[in-house]
Amino acid sequence: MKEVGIPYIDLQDFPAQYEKLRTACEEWGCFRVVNHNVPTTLMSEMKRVVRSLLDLPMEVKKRNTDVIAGSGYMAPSQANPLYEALGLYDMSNSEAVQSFCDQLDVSLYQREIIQSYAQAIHQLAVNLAQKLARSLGSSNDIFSEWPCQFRINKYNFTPETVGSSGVQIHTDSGFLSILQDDENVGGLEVMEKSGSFVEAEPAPGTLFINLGDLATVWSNGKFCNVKHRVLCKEATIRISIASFLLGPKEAAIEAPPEFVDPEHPRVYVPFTYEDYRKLRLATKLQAGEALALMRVQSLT
Ligand SMILES: O=C(O)CCC(=O)C(=O)O
Ligand SMILES: [Fe+2]
Repeated sequence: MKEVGIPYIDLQDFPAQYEKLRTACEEWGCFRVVNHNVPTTLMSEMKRVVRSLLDLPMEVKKRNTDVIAGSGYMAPSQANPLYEALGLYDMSNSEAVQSFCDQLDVSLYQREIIQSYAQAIHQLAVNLAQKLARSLGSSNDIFSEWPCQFRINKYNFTPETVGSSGVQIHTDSGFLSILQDDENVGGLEVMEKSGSFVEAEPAPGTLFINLGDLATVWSNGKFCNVKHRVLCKEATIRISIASFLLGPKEAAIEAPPEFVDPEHPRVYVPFTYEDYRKLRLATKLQAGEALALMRVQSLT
């Protein structure tokens, strides 16, 4: 029977699922993973920790300052009045995780949970990136040094806000994102190839994976950088935990040679993630449109 809706990938079922993984990345740009090795208890404890961090007094949350633009505390704003976030760049670096914990005066127990979660999720991100490469027949193994941004999101949904936007339509700018979405409160929607939105319904115990703009560049245009948004569906607080494997720290991102041949000429010019992030900010093109400016022919 053909599966309908967002695909599920069983991480214990490889190499059998490589083809399903590749199709999910090409057709959807997102999927849910099961058997991902992040313990359910760690996920639920992390959720509790995150909720309490987001409940800290404003003056404490403000100590969580930016390392790169937008990586630290984001207070509710006129543009996004329902949305608030804390974050850190980069969760693959244990000192950066420690300094995030110091900023927010977390307890010893909370620190342990955050550290374990950061390690488990970063490992999963690298494992997933390697599987994406294998699914395209590449043994590319460049992902473990890539920085991984971490962000915890709180949506203050109320009866008055039902039907309004929590986060506007966007693509993620990096390579791949791992989202522990709220296991009870829905609202995340992804755009299908047809252009219509499909709800990514909560599925407790799973993690939601979506590909960003850099996955499209690296795969030479094969993988879909899925557009998504969050809508307020219910009058209750929604919490999500997002981890973004961004891209090479200093080197340019480009499709490896095995993806480029006369039938598949290079689609994008090589560029650094930092330059691309700045371009997205400067142009306010948040839904992947900035990639069009990086196409090979747009420069010739
Ligand atoms: O909160 C969510 O479910 C999605 C958040 C998101 O898309 C993001 O942080 O980039
Ligand atoms: Fe996103």
